[in-house]
Amino acid sequence: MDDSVHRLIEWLQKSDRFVFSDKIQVSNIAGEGRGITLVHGEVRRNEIIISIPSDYQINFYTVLHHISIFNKEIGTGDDSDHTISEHTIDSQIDPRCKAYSIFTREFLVQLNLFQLISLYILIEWILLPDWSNGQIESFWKPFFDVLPNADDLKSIPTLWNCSKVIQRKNLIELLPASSRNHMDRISELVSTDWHMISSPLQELLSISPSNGYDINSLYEKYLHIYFIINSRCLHANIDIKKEDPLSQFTLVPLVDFINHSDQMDTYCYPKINYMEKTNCGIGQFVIRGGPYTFKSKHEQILFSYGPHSNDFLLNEYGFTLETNQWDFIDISEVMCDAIVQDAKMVEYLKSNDYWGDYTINKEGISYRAFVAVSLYTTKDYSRIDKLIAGFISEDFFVPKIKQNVRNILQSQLDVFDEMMKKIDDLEPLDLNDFCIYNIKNIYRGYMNIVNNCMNVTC
Ligand SMILES: C[S@@+](CC[C@H](N)C(=O)[O-])C[C@H]1O[C@@H](n2cnc3c(N)ncnc32)[C@H](O)[C@@H]1O
Repeated sequence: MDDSVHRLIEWLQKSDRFVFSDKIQVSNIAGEGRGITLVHGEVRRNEIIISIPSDYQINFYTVLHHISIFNKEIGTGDDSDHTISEHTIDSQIDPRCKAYSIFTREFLVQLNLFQLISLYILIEWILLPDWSNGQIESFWKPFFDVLPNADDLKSIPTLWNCSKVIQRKNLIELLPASSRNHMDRISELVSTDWHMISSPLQELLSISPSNGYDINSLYEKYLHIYFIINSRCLHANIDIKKEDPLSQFTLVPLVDFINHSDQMDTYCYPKINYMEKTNCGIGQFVIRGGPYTFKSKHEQILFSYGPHSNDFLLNEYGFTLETNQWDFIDISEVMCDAIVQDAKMVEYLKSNDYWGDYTINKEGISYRAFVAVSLYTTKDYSRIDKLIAGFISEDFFVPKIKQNVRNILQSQLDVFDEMMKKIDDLEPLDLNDFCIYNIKNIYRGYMNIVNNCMNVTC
């Protein structure tokens, strides 16, 4: 384990509630960054391997708590009477006294988690060392020191899209439509969140000028921090923001070194002991072994980030898997384009809630797509009524729609072939480039699905 990881563990060890099993360690994993591996023994079901106290997680409560140390008006995230005596602040020299005084509780509480945390991390990680000439360290420095650098996040399409310095916009047109749509959705969130925090940041820069940063360079740091949060946050109930699904997360040091597997309910699992709060926060964050027993030395300790396709993983986390059981192809556009000529059919599908969201995965075409292709092929509205109502089975339609399904599959295959050729023809792209590898991986996954379905429908 490198020095920064040792410092992180020493920092966490200041709490007697911190647990890091001696059976595991943080290791470098080729192509995956850092990960957790088994050193000796076995990790069995329900065994606790990591447990991180409330106060060492970054979330709505801990951020409000830490800001309230410098600005008493803010108060903490909940009603409990938190002590802040563990911190001694010299208001004469700590630039955060001035910086945090510009915030009101009302302003901070109406931010979502991404806005609040990215603003807070920008101040604590980026501006504080600059303002104080490296003399004052954030409580979170050991955590900041192990966060990914720009190179670790280079394969995230929204960064290609939103950054003014990353020169990879040419890759966007190589992305499949689903990935591009996903990228557009995140880009929108990134821009809304920046809009919310850029004015206070500008105000901060005007009252406490920075030697190293202006608003444009802070924007690039913000993008970096946004995707650190996005790729490392873990689900948690944040009651103070319970109306806001985008705020139900916590950042948890060490746990965020665990890499992803597409196997669900197999490896480790997280659980928050909401009753075990310490000074502030949501409760102890615990990782336990799942049904699978880890027993091979150097074996990687994994868990599942969720049933995510490669399109999703690329956009949210900046990586893809060689094979991913959750991959699917969105064929909505090609199908809707074909059906849209027939107004009666569109109306029928819309009124029955079967318009759009048509997909294919390794099992074949989705039920929604099956209904739409069956109607498109047979125009037999009364039988489709019965199919939707569950009065007849799919068997009647299967032989009838076979050719149309094959046509859709073939047209998709042609598109993917063409995109793969386009990628290979693009010069001077380095074809070993991690971003290119990931994009090709998505198309490879798509092609496997199509070929699989072709065999099934033959
Ligand atoms: C929660 S962090 C896990 C720790 C991370 N590897 C690190 O070095 O800090 C999530 C990031 O790890 C990487 N990652 C996780 N699972 C992976 C996998 N199965 N293959 C490749 N990269 C993976 C991706 O870069 C992702 O954004």
